Amino acid sequence: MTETILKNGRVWLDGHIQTCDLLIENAKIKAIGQNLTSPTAKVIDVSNQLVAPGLVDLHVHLRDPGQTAKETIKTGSLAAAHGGFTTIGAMPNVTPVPDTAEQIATLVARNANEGVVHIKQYAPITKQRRAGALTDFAAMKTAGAFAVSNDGSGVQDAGSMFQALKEAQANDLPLAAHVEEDKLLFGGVMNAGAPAKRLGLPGIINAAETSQLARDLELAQQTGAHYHMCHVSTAESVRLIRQAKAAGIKVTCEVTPHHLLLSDDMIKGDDANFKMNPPLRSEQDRQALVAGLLDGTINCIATDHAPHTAAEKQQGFLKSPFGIVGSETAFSLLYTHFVKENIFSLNQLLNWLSTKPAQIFGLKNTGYLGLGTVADIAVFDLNTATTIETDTFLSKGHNSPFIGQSVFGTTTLTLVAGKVAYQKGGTTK
Ligand SMILES: NC(=O)N[C@@H](CC(=O)O)C(=O)O
Ligand SMILES: [Zn+2]
Repeated sequence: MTETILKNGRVWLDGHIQTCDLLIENAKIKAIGQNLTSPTAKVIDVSNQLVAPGLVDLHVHLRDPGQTAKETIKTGSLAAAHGGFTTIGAMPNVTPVPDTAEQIATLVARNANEGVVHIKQYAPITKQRRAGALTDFAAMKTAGAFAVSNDGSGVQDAGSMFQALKEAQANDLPLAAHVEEDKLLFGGVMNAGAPAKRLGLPGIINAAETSQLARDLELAQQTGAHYHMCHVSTAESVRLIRQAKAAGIKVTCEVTPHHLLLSDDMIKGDDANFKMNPPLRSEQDRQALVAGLLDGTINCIATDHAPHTAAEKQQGFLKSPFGIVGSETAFSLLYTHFVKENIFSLNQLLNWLSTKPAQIFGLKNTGYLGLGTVADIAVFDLNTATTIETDTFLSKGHNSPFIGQSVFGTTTLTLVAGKVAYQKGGTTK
């Protein structure tokens, strides 16, 4: 039996912060209270630190198999633990595309063996993630997939999306949609607007996202499926989802930290660490995303952690791949820029990063702290400023526009089922 006592933390319980101890026995929270003792427990002093449920990230790219120079199941999950995440959803845009039940079963087993956090696996919607035949959703679910997604590309034809939503509904699987109309891209590499003109770069219009979203919402209504929109980026998408929710359509969505924090006017030069899909939009869009979270239209925050190698990202906006890393900086950036600035409450932020994502995807026993729950726990230091530096990253990807920023809220300890998955200054397994 292993026992741990987290002593004197500021523990987020039922939406309130209270100073108390947690006693963890084996994988579970055994007691919550003052002055807990046990002769055999390892005691970790977390005085003045925030003790939160392990965060839940519905959108990460682990690149494994196929692109392990960018990331592996091991390094991606270590990065998640470093960010305080204890459950992550792994996207299936890996090579080969795991579009058979056997491949999903293999990945699910590898995730469990090689990951240091809980990894939920997405199955692709279509074979090879291309237009055409659907994967076998029932078999994917039996093999352990928790949802389906073609993330990285939109489903280009309405017929496939309609069939996919019918299958998702029949198999009780959420469908997570990367919403992007290829025919409206026109070779764009950043948001269409004045900054793109200034930089002489081709732009991506908001309608590349919203036209497909409007189609999908109608199909979601027809089928009754749970449609989850990945990385909402535009004001119009927020409006469409708000209207769809009001009409009773079963739609949920996520927003990334970078779309909440940055806009295209912050792109000052040809730096591909600002290149991601969807692109950073206008300041007006950014504000609509913040408002959408605050009024409940947007359900949760997900990082879209998308590691690439330095060599790939050194090629400038035109040639570099889309995507930035996010696991290791999400909480501290959002805490620093939104909670400390009194735009979000700490309670709201923790909800959007833990309870809400677990709830909308029906993930059991995660996303909150309570007696008897699995000891998935993240501890954050809210009082000390630190600088975001790549030499602290456990991800192989260093492609972040936030390097050098000073933040509060770095992770000091992450427990997954009671075991240390990350400890600041300590060794990681
Ligand atoms: N977000 C990105 O810019 N890139 C992601 C794909 C995706 O999430 O759409 C990737 O896999 O690199
Ligand atoms: Zn995507």
